[in-house]
Amino acid sequence: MSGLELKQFEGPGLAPIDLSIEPGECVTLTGLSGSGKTRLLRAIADLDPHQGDALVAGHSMFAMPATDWRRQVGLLPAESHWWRDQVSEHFITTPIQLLAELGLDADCLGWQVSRISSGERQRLALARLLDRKPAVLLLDEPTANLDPDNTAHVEQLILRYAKEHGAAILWVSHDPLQRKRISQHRLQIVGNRIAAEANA
Ligand SMILES: Nc1ncnc2c1ncn2[C@@H]1O[C@H](COP(=O)(O)OP(=O)(O)OP(=O)(O)O)[C@@H](O)[C@H]1O
Repeated sequence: MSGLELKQFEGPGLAPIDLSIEPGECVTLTGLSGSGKTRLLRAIADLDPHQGDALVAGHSMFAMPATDWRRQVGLLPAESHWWRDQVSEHFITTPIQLLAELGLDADCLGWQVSRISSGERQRLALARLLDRKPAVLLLDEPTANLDPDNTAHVEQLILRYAKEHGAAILWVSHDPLQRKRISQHRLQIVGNRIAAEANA
């Protein structure tokens, strides 16, 4: 079991925050376009500048090599990057069950990356991330390109993963109904501050 803690953590252009996300817990984050949500996720993943401390399972990011931190802290960007030609080349295992739960046939592992649709790409990027079993999920609008059925599948899969693996989730979503469905603990960026979401 892990959990994510931020201690006086500052993403680019944002005031410092203290935040604790328990193992298995999902916290949502919203805010106007350009308010700094993506950059905060990238800062926690150690990909953008930051100050203050972040800890997984009580271990500070400063006490481990950056590669170990990035292995434990899984970032799902809004637009995924694919660096090889074939889908299967991006997976460690052959995640048939995971793909089925995302409504994807195992055949898709043999597809060329260049042919996958934006919704397939989004689900495959999630499968690729979960395949690596991160202890923390930083999710940047993971259902933005999906229809309602696939959105429901993805929400259930992510929340079940969090429960089964004790993973902590920070989930960026612009959809107020989704935020209420998936989390009791909702945050928003207002100006440069992160606070409890109004009317949450
Ligand atoms: N590498 C960078 N250097 C400087 N500024 C940047 C950089 N990347 C993004 N920005 C700016 O930082 C601000 C926050 O960007 P960010 O992508 O975090 O917004 P966001 O809240 O995720 O927006 P959206 O909801 O539109 O995805 C924006 O004004 C953006 O132009």
